Amino acid sequence: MTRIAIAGASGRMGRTLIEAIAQSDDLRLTVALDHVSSPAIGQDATAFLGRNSGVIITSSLDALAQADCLIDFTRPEGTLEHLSACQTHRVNIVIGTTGFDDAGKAAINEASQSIGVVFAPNMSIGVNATFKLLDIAARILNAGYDVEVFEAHHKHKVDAPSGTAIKMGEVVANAWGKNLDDVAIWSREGHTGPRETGKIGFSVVRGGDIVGDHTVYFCGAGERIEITHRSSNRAGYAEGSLRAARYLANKKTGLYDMPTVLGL
Ligand SMILES: NC(=O)C1=CN([C@@H]2O[C@H](COP(=O)(O)OP(=O)(O)OC[C@H]3O[C@@H](n4cnc5c(N)ncnc54)[C@H](OP(=O)(O)O)[C@@H]3O)[C@@H](O)[C@H]2O)C=CC1
Ligand SMILES: O=C(O)C1=N[C@H](C(=O)O)C[C@H](O)C1
Repeated sequence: MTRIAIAGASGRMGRTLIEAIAQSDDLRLTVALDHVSSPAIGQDATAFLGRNSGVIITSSLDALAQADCLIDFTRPEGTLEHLSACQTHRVNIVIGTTGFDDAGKAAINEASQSIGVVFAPNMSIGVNATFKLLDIAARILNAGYDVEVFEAHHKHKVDAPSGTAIKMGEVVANAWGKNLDDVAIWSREGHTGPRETGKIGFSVVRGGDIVGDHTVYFCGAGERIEITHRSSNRAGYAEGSLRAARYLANKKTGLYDMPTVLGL
């Protein structure tokens, strides 16, 4: 039985993960974390499911001594604190949080020399399959097509573009032998002039309870190819995260992405 800790236990993903763990045969929730000022501190982690587990939500990172793997969907600053505690307690980590800057990404890379890390902007199997489809499409449509990445999410999301949209841009840019930072148009406003060839544009919608939509457009002369993924709930993110935790069970160190976990 692999002992799992959840960070952000009262969040949208935290709760989805706790529910998924409760339905699994091989994973056991042993630690539920939230930040010190969270109103959830002191509550039972499965109270929202109408039953108690005996695991009380805490802000004490020393509780990680009771876990084999932490699954973290919080905010970059929280994840980096948790990462450090995971190194102290030799606990592997699955990071789903998005919005890291370069220093945050470097800290995750560094930590993977002492613990096992899965770090991915999207844990869903469907989205990771979509990355593969995009790679194929971008290699075929490598001239004469303008690429635009569109994403839509719920009104509570704090980072933009989504980590998944950025990854989609990276997949296309890399297939074209480019770095995304050199070709990205992150936003447009005012007199932008005509669109430059070879750029990858991004656009973002925030509203209501949209779980997560992503479309990559390959716009050519007289035709347009659209590759779309839509999430209608968060269960796919949780399922992929649990697969990542299982993947890390026999790993001591290393940085892994979801295509590696899924064997794609
Ligand atoms: N990789 C993937 O497949 C997916 C990634 N995500 C990413 O996961 C992250 C969380 O998303 P979601 O669950 O919707 O967000 P929520 O806001 O619903 O949940 C975040 C949780 O983390 C807590 N938290 C906030 N700040 C800190 C901190 N500094 N330290 C510790 N805990 C903190 C929140 O507490 P409080 O509410 O009290 O602030 C809350 O419990 C986002 O970055 C999102 O982009 C989301 C879905 C899928
Ligand atoms: O915040 C979310 O909800 C999501 N965030 C991830 C991202 O930024 O790509 C993954 C998914 O789209 C849901």
